[in-house]
Amino acid sequence: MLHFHQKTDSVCTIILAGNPNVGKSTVFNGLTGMHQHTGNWSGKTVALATGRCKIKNHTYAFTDLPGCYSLHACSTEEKIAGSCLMGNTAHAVLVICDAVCLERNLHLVLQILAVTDNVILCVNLMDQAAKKGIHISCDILEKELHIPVIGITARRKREIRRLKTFLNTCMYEKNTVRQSFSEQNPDLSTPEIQARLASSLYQKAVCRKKQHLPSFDQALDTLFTGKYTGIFCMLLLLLGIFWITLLGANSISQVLQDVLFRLEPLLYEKLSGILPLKLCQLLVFGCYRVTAWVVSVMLPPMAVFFPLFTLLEDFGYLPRIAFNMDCCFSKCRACGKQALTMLMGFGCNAVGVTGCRIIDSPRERLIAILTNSFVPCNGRFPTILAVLTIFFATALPSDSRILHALLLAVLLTCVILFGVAMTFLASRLLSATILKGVPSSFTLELPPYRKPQICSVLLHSIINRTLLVLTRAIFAAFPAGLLIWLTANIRIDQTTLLTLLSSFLDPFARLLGLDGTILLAFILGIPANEIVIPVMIMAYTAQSSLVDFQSLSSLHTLLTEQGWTFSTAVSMLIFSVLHWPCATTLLTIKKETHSLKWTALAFLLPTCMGFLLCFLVTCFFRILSLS
Ligand SMILES: Nc1nc2c(ncn2[C@@H]2O[C@H](COP(=O)(O)OP(=O)(O)OP(=O)(O)O)[C@@H](O)[C@H]2O)c(=O)[nH]1
Ligand SMILES: [Mg+2]
Repeated sequence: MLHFHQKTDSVCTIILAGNPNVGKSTVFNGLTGMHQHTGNWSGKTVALATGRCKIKNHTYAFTDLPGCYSLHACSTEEKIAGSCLMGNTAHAVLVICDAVCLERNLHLVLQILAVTDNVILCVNLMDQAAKKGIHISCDILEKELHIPVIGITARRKREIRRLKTFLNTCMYEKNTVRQSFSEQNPDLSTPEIQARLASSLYQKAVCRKKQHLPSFDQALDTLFTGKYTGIFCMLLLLLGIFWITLLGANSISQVLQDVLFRLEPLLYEKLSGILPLKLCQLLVFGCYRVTAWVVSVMLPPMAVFFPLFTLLEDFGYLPRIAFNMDCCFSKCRACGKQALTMLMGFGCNAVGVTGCRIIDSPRERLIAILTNSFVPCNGRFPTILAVLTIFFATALPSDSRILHALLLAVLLTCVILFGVAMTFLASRLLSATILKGVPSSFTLELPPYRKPQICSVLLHSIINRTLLVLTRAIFAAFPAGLLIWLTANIRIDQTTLLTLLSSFLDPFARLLGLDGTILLAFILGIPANEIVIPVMIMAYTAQSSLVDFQSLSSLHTLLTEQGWTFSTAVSMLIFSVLHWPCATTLLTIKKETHSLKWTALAFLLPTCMGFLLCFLVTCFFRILSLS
């Protein structure tokens, strides 16, 4: 016999467990107000996350676990979940189930019941079940399992409030003394018994009103995962996203530039009255100008791109990309799930590296970790976008804004595809040399398509992704701006430190088609890739006479004034994709691999490939200009 009324501690601890992609993190975010990554594919949560909330004067601490199918599974993130549940010291385990495929989810519920009785069952996605004509009786489940059961739709705020009240009732108010289900079923830990019980429970508690007919989902899957149509749709979607991003970003960028750069002279006028001239110049022409640039040029593309990408993620499209690319990865002797880690890398390479835990084979996981930075992350993405926009925008006729944006989108898609091609090449190289082996088999669940939550996606991507990256960029730009300003003003033998440093790097950089300042900006960008362009601007403006730098076109003037040519822009793009990962990513690689050797390789691999390719491209352009 047991009941939930056993706590003496001041904080009530509850673990959230369940199969992958059943809405655990959505429930966790709803309960705690946190922003754990959610999206429609399995394996997003790879580490434990904790958060607190108060319900009627009681403090609760919730732990969000990675999804797992079984307590004895072998993948890294499932092991984390399994060991947390087996050595469970929490007051209760809230098991989240998917109402659409309850029978499969019940296996895990029964396994958890075999190790602990303090279980609360939350049947989520009731809205999806209702749409499919599935009715679930929580009363029958409660009666049969001897545990509290609630059915919810976690996306709705009022349902989360209902869950909170329900939890509080279970934990503090309802002093129900229950019979233990595991005592009644002593053989509960045997898989056969679990399967039998799950099936009989399902028969009793679930009623399917209508037969599931071949649906719109299947039609979409034929299109999105078809042999030829799959790749075509993938490219079209990528192109479409970039096109909308560029079109949308242009207008927002223009407005922001107008406002922010109009403020610059006003700010200078105000500050010059109170501050020494040099300090005033540092703050206005250094820090403010870079910040204004970061905000007006970097913010708009991110603010459009991330919501679009998140909409696709919420819709359930990402695992279909992994499915389509599986064949290419297996040809490179890598794992198809690497495509998902690359997509995570689009957001942040450090997240992508941690996400590699979804790959079971250690060899393939290492390949995915070492090549993750070949996909441009949040931080590098705007730099590439800026170089393309600045450089190619003036090179291309711009009569029609729509056509112009489309051309840029094609170019951007090519840059991303170049990163993907380099990933294949590096994966193949690694698996033919130091990481030899055959590709392992794996199962990847293709989730049902779900209608994305447009408002919450917009809010989530703007607050969590865009503003986070922007804040990081501004915070990194400020000390870098300071450093650059100092190096531009400290003189050794009449030459500024900046000129000395960039001229030291210059001969080598020229071999790569770059210049000393660009290479210096990339080196200073190790803490955060976002600051490469701002640092470069600061370094150039410190050397240049151009004072009224305001917009992308004046940046284009600045760059050409500094000797940039088409070849420089191409080398810059290659080097933006292929260079050392940022400090955060390197630290994460060290944490994940526990090895300095692999971390060093993760640094050297893209860098050497970048050097080599830039050198080859520069040679090509030089030969072309000679002939
Ligand atoms: N329609 C609907 N969608 C939901 C509901 N709950 C969650 N979702 C969606 O289901 C998807 C998966 O949710 P997550 O919270 O990321 O699932 P998870 O269990 O944490 O997934 P993993 O961490 O990968 O195991 C997301 O796209 C959610 O928006 C719901 O009640 N109704
Ligand atoms: Mg999760």
